[in-house]
Amino acid sequence: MEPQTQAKKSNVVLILDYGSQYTHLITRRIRSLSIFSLTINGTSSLDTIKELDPRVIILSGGPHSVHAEGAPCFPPGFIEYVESRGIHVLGICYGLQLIVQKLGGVVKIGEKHEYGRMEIEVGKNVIGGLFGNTEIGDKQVVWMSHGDEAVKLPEGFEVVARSSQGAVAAIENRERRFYGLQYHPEVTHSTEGMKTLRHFLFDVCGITAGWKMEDVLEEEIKVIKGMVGPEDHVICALSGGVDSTVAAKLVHKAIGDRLHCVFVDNGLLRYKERERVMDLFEKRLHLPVTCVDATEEFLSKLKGVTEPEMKRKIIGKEFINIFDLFAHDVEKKVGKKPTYLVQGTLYPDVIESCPPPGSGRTHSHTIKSHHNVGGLPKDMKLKLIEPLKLLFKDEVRELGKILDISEDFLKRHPFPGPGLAVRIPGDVTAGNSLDILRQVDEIFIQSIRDAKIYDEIWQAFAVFLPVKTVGVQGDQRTHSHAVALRAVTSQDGMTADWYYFDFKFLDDVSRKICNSVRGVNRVLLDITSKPPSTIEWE
Ligand SMILES: Nc1ncnc2c1ncn2[C@@H]1O[C@H](COP(=O)(O)OP(=O)(O)OP(=O)(O)O)[C@@H](O)[C@H]1O
Ligand SMILES: O=c1[nH]c(=O)c2[nH+]cn([C@@H]3O[C@H](COP(=O)(O)O)[C@@H](O)[C@H]3O)c2[nH]1
Ligand SMILES: NC(=O)CC[C@H](N)C(=O)O
Ligand SMILES: [Mg+2]
Repeated sequence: MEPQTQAKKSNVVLILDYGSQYTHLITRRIRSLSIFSLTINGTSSLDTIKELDPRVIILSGGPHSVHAEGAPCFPPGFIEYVESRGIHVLGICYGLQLIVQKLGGVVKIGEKHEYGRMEIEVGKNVIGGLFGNTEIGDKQVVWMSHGDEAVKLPEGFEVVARSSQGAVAAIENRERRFYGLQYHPEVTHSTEGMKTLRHFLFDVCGITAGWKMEDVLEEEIKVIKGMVGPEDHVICALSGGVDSTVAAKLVHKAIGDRLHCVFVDNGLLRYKERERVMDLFEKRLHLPVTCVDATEEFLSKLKGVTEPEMKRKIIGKEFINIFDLFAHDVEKKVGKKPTYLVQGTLYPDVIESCPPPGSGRTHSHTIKSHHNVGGLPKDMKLKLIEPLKLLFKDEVRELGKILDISEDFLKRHPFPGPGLAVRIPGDVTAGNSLDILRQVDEIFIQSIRDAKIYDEIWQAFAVFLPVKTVGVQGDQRTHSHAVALRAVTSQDGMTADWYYFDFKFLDDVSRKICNSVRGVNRVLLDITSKPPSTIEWE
């Protein structure tokens, strides 16, 4: 991963990822302390680590066993490097086991495995140690998830906490600046976890807080100004979603009207979405946007296509065609070919696209081909500007606030590029399915807003089912469509649970839909989590 200037500032906490399901959480917890933290693959080269110039390095947990062949490890020369630079190293779970093994101790399969809630007792409370702060309780409830155990510590290390089963829970070698926690301080179930991390980073490592979104903004603007020449033009595909809007607003601040945004109406948008989005961009966000009506292009190519992946590929390709044409239009207008393309890529996208070896972590990209502007044709020769590449969604929302984007916009649920096409199984152009779905979706979302639960839900939408069932409406037999409602809670869309509506709400919505949308006589609720389902239906 290309280090950005933010990371070059001193006080960087670098996390080496060995595949723990909690690695993101460590990063987020540390950032919540206003400390800049970033994660890279645990087997990255020493040069990559040196380039980032970290003050502290955290080795994450992971599914492997350090004593098994091929277990991932930090690069050769790592120990010498951290010791020569006085860098503090904290190993968490697998990370602790790595430290123990690589410095001459022994890690074996434990007699008893420890999974879940566990009590530990802090034995030694010295100044400069992991627990050397009176605010941290001696008896703690922590979250464990391990089967291996450190049975012999390297020379100079001592045990500073043990589990109620007697296993090693925390170790340190203050002189050499190596520390280890066998449990996960980053999960909320570990009652003193956050206090321990805070104490470790501020008191033990001497880091100073000061990483603020205002600084990120200022720096990104500086970087973009430095990258884009004074005569260069830049294009940005704007979806009306949070990520591309924040990215566009930021780049616009840096280069003004040399930024050319395009919003594509692909005929797969929601009810009045085009009008709403354009109105928002022009009147409230003051962003120069060109709206391209490509309804005909998209829908004609989708006609008769029922296979989900095929639909996605057609849509992805058509987007690219439109962006390509737009770049040519800009060239005609300003007399210069645009050199850069702005994308709203977020940090989880970056981490997920380069998972550590053997982590078993998969990305939904392998399940469906998400539409992505990254697949632009090579001959466009556009270079990328990805100002949000190191941020999580909640941080992007914070940045959006600083950029004067209204909060209700920033809380918008995500909406996928392929739009309603992935919410109509089968041929999207058959009958008036798009029209029916728009009406149902609008009623559902409006009801959610009226019930003031929009912000509790990560994403909500309706699905049109290409199935007709028999109903009775106004004493008449109907043979109409069924629709499904889907609402989920999630952190990042990688996993999700269905949202528990109350029955009264569901009853009202179902009635409203059947009473006002012609062609629908049955409403279903999707009660599957992800996995086993995905959020979208296709
Ligand atoms: N209708 C559209 N017109 C132009 N670009 C689009 C359109 N739909 C999607 N895109 C492009 O595809 C990218 C990926 O879409 P994605 O939905 O992941 O992000 P977003 O729309 O910016 O934010 P959010 O996740 O909040 O919806 C967008 O950032 C944008 O560049
Ligand atoms: O821009 C996008 N282009 C796509 O092709 C795409 N497919 C799914 N999504 C969104 O990603 C999240 C996870 O969706 P799934 O569980 O259906 O994979 C959910 O938020 C989906 O809405 C997409 N976003
Ligand atoms: N959560 C972890 O890091 C586990 C480490 C190692 N795989 C164990 O079972 O002990
Ligand atoms: Mg979107």
